[in-house]
Amino acid sequence: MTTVGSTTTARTASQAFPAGFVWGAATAAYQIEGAAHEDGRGPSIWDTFARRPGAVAGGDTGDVACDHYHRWREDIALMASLGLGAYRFSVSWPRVQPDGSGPVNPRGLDFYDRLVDGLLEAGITPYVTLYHWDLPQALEDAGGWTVRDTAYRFAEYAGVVHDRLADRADTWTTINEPWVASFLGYGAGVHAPGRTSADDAFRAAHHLMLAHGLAARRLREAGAERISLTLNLAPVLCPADAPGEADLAAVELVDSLLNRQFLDAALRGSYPDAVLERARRLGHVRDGDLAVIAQPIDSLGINYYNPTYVRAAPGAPENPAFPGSAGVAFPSVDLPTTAMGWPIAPDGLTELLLRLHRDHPGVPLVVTENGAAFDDVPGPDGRVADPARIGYLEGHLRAAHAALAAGVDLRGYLVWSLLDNFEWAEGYGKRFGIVYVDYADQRRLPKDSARWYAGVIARNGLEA
Ligand SMILES: OC[C@@H]1[C@@H](O)[C@H](O)[C@@H](O)c2[nH]c(CCc3ccccc3)c[n+]21
Repeated sequence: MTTVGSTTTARTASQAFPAGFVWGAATAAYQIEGAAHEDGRGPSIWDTFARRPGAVAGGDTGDVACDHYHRWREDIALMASLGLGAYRFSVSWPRVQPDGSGPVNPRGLDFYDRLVDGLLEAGITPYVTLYHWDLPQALEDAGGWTVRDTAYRFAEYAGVVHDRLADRADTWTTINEPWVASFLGYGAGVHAPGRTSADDAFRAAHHLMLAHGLAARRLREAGAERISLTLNLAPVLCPADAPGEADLAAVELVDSLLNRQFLDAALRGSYPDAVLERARRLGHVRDGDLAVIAQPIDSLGINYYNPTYVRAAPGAPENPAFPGSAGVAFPSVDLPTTAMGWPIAPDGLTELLLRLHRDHPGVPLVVTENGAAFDDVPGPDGRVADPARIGYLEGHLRAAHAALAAGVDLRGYLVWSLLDNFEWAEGYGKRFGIVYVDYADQRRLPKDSARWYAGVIARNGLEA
C-alpha cells in the first residue's frame, strides 16, 4: 500500500468496468447450428469444403455440430443463467436464400425470428452478424467473392434479414473477418472454398469490403443505427532486440495486409501501398468503391487472440496467407501457448486498443471475440476444470481494463465462445467454449470458466 498525504491509495486499482459495459458471448451459424439439410437450407462453401478429403481434421463437418438449430431454447437458458447481456450469433445465408439470391426460404428466416424472440424474452441483446464465412455454394459456383456481383447479392441478403428482424434486433455486424475469408479461403486455401491464388485473395478481400459498404448503406437507408464491421486484428511485432531495416519492412508488409488493408478501407476510404500496387495490376478496384466501403459505422468489432510475430529471414518462402512475404519468417516466441499453439500475450490487446484509439479516434470499439482453446476434460462428477482458460480470460480482461483506464472507448467484451463448436479446419478437437459440449449426447456442461465469467458479469469487473 502507498500513502499519499492522509489518503492511502490501494495498490491494485479497481478493476470495475464502466457502467453499462456490455458482457456477452459469441458463436457462428456453421459452427453450432447443425441441421445442415433441414428446413430448406442450401449448401454453403463450408459444407462443400468440409467434405474435401484432408480439409478438416478428422473429416469433421458442420452437419450436426452442437445441434443448436434444435436446442436453441436450452442454449438461451444457459446464456441467461450466466447473466449474459448480449449474444453474438451469425445468420446462415444459405438458410435464408438457399441459392444466395432470389427466393427467400421462409423456414430459414423463421429460425432467426424464434431465436431473437427467445433472446429478448431472456433479456439478452441480439448482436447479429450477417456473414460468418458460410457463402452459399451457388454463389461460389458463379465465382464467389472473387467476382463483384457477390457483393451486390450480399447487400440484398442483408436487406432481407434486416427487414425481417429490425423491429427487434438493432445491433448489426455486416462481415466477420474479411481477411480470413479472403486470404485463408482464396489465398492459402486452408479455409473454404480452398482456393490458392494471391490475386483471388485480393479480389475477394476487396469484394468482401465492398459487400460491407453496400450492406451498411442498405441497412442505414432502412434506419439501422448500430452498424459495425468485425475485423481480426493483431499487433505485428518483431521479437528481435534491435530490429533492422528488413525486420521493419516485414512488420510494415504484414501490418498492411492483416490490419491496415481493412482498417484504412473501412475507416478512411484508402488502401495501404501494398494493396494499391496489386489493385493497379488487377483492375478490380473501381472509382467510388472506397467511398462505398468507408460508409460510416457506429462501432468497430475487434477479434483479438494474440499478436503476430515477424522478422526478416532471407530465403524464407512466401506464406501464402501473406502474399509478398517471401523473406519473412513468422517465428514462435517464448510465451505460453493455447491448444491452438497461439501465444498468450494479453498486453497485445491493450496495445491494439490503444492503437485504434490513436489512429481512429471517435470510433467506439467492442471486443467481439477473445478466448482460447485448451484440452478440456470433464471429471467423473461432470465438472470441467479449465484454470488455463480462466487465466487467459482474466489476463485479457485486465488488458482491456488498462485500455479503458487510458481512455479507450471500449463498449463491450464478448467471449469466444459460448459453446465448444466446429473449429473450422481443426474440427471438433479444439474446444473454445466456456461451456463444454459432449458431442456424443449433446449435453452442455458449464466449465469453471463459465461460472467465473458469470461472476465477472455480476460484479461488472474483476476482483481487484
Ligand atoms: O479460431 C477461433 C475463432 C473462430 O472459431 C471464429 O469463427 C473466428 O471468428 C475466429 N477468428 C479468429 C482469429 C483469426 C483466425 C481465424 C481462424 C484461423 C486463424 C486465425 C479466431 N476465431
